[in-house]
Formats: sequence, structure tokens, C-alpha cells
Amino acid sequence: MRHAGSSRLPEEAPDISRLSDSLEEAIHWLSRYGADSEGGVTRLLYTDSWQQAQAALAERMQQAGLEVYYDEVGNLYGRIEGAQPHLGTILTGSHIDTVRHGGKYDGAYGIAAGLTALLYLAQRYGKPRYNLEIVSFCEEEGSRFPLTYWGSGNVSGRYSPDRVPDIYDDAGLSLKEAMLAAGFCSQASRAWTVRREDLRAFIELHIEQGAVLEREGSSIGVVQGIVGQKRLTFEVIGEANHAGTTPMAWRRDALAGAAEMVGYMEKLAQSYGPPMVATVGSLTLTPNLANVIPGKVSFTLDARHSDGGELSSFCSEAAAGLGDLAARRGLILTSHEWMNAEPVMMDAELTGWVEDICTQRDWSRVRMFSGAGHDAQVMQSICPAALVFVPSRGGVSHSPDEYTSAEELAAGVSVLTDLLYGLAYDKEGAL
Ligand SMILES: NC(=O)NC(NC(N)=O)C(=O)[O-]
Ligand SMILES: [Zn+2]
Ligand SMILES: [Zn+2]
Repeated sequence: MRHAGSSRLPEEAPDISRLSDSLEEAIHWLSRYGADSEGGVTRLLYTDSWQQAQAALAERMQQAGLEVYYDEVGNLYGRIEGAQPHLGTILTGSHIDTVRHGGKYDGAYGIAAGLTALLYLAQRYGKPRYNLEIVSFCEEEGSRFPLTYWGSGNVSGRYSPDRVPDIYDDAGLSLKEAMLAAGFCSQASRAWTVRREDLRAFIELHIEQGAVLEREGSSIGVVQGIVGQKRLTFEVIGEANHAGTTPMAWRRDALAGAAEMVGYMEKLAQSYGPPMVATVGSLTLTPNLANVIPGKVSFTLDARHSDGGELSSFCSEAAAGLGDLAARRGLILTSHEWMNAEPVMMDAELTGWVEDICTQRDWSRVRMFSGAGHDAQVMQSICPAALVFVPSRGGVSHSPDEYTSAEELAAGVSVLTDLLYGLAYDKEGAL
């Protein structure tokens, strides 16, 4: 890829008011699928609300004239074929799944914005040189199954539908069963076509989900890299017993032990200093009754750092410290690491290009690291990938209170439109 430059920008800036109107409408339209009465959105992988959202999106893309198809795991694509289709594809998009009771913008923004940009470009400039596609990745969050990036992981070849991990949701349903029930992965013997070999670039537009842009008063976050992330589940086994007849000195209380462990990890993370973060976000106790000493507790740890070495040493120290705490209380501790994502640097050339666009179009911008994980980090393993942020009000995300103003959303889609033009239309955009 040669370095960008003004020549790759269309002379006229994208028509922001046109982009903005259809973008806002698309975001609110998508948020109806999986909406709850308190303003939250829940679309867990392969559930009804997820299926309805993908189906509605497929129909909308089809009506808009895109060529629409699903792959075997449920990633949904909309395609505009290029003048030279064999030369490859420029892909943009994000994920359709949400956390439980999440917001309207996480993932959905990148899809709504990608669709808006594609349709605008096609209307304004006609057929691109390279194929231009949008993807709605089937899963990114890992909210239903203990597995993240199942959608982009299949596209990049990290996972494959003929080797579905043997994992289960809270109701005991396996990932494979859930996939089959949603109508995917049903022809076990066919050659899978999930993995993409034709991608020239992947661009993801996303809300920041933090407060850097708001604090800096900037419109665009140019993401240089994404933190490494480990997720583990710990199980603490003590002894369930009568809450009235068991003296304090004779107890093996799994929850009292787990509580100490949570506090220990918070202090340990603080002692590492920023950007180390560690969170116990899910905890289940058994039998969970007022008059029974908890016999078993399982809890998760989500730990992140931009330096992979620091992250590993935090996790080793935490495991050793937790082991000591368990031993002191006569508890049995086991752990299972189910996510280990290395820190990833985004493509430097594309990142520089985003900065050039901001300079030329007068968007204020900040270079930054992402503390949240994204499909873009997985896609970067198979093609040059860029991640672009717009502000999140109050830095709030994974909550119904997620909010980004119409103007801020429009700035992002304008940058995306310019970037996609340069990549897919301008012959100088050849990578
Ligand atoms: N953008 C996200 O919210 N990503 C989340 N999900 C993954 N898979 O990282 C996260 O927890 O950071
Ligand atoms: Zn998220
Ligand atoms: Zn997201």
C-alpha cells in the first residue's frame, strides 16, 4: 500500500446532512430488535432477537440493492461488486450481538454507518473498482458463550465451523446446538467458505466506549492499537453447611473467601497502575440461600493491559495470591482461562490515512489505544485493518445510557466514507 494523500479524497466532502439522516434512522431502527422496556438492547448470539435483527438487516440491504449473503456461522454480508471483482474486497462493518441490557450504539453504529457509507458511495460514484462489502459479524462480545470474536474469528481462520468448541450457555445449550437451531452450520460435510482470502482492508467504525474524546473535545479517535485481554473463570469450593449451627471458626465459606479474592485483585491491579485494569464482572454462588453457608462460588476475571508482558505477570501474580488465600481458608481453587487476546497494533498506513482525512476535512482527532476489544484486532491478522472512534457521552458503554450525538455520529461516517472511497474507488488506493 502506498501512503495516502489528498489525491485519494473525493474533491467534494461527503454530504453530512444526507449521511446523518439515514444513519440516525438506521441506528434507531436496529435498536428495536432486542429492545427491552428500560431502554436497553439484548441480542445474544443465535437467539430470536439476534436472528430477527440479522434478518431485518438482510432485507434492508437487499432492498437497497446490495447482494446479500450469510456465511455458515451467521455473519451477514452486503456486497457491491467492483469493476474488477477478482482484485479483492474492501470490507467494513462491526458486530450485531450485544451484551445483556446493552446500548444502541455498540456494534450497531459500525453496521449502520457502513451501510450508509456504501449506499452513499454507490449512488454518488457508481461501481467501485474493488468489491465493497459490509459485514454484520455474528458475535463479538462473548455474552452468551464463553468465547469472543466467534464471527470475525471464523472469517480470519482462527476458528472454523467444522471444529466448533464444546462450550455451553447458562441454560446448558451447546454452541453447536444453538448454531444449528438458528439454521447455520448444517451441512457438516461441505467445504466451508467462512474464511476470507480476498480482503484488501477492513475498516471498523465504533463508539469509543471511554471518555478520552469527550475529555479532549475531539471528534475522531484514531486507534493505534488495542489492549491485550485475558478472561478466566475461577471456582472456589468450600463446604455448604447450616448457617445457625456452624461456628465461625469451623466454616469453609466459599463466598467469604471469594470476597477476599476480589478485593485482593482490585488492590493488585491498582498497584500495577494505569493502563492495567481488572474486573470481576460475574459471580455465581451455590446454593445461594439465606440460611446456608455458600459451598461454591464461581467468578470471572477480565484483565487488560496494552503490554502483553505486564498482563501476563499480573495474571500469574493474581493466580498465586488467590491460591494462598484459598489455602489459608481450606478452600479448593481452580481456574480456567478462556480468552487470551494479545495486544494488537492497527495497520500504520491505514491509521495514517485516517489522520490525513481528519486533517483535510478539519476533524479534530486524537491518537489513542482502545481499552475495549474489537473485531478489527482479529481482522488485522489477515488484512490491513483500521479502527476509528467517535465520542461516547460520559464514557458510558455496555449500558442503556450509551449515547453519541447525531453530529458526532455523522463525523465518523464522513471519515468512513472518505476512507472507503480512497480504498475502493481511487486507483491510487491500491494496497
Ligand atoms: N467493544 C467491546 O465492548 N468489546 C468487548 N468485547 C470483547 N470481545 O472484547 C469488550 O469487552 O471490550
Ligand atoms: Zn461491546
Ligand atoms: Zn463493540
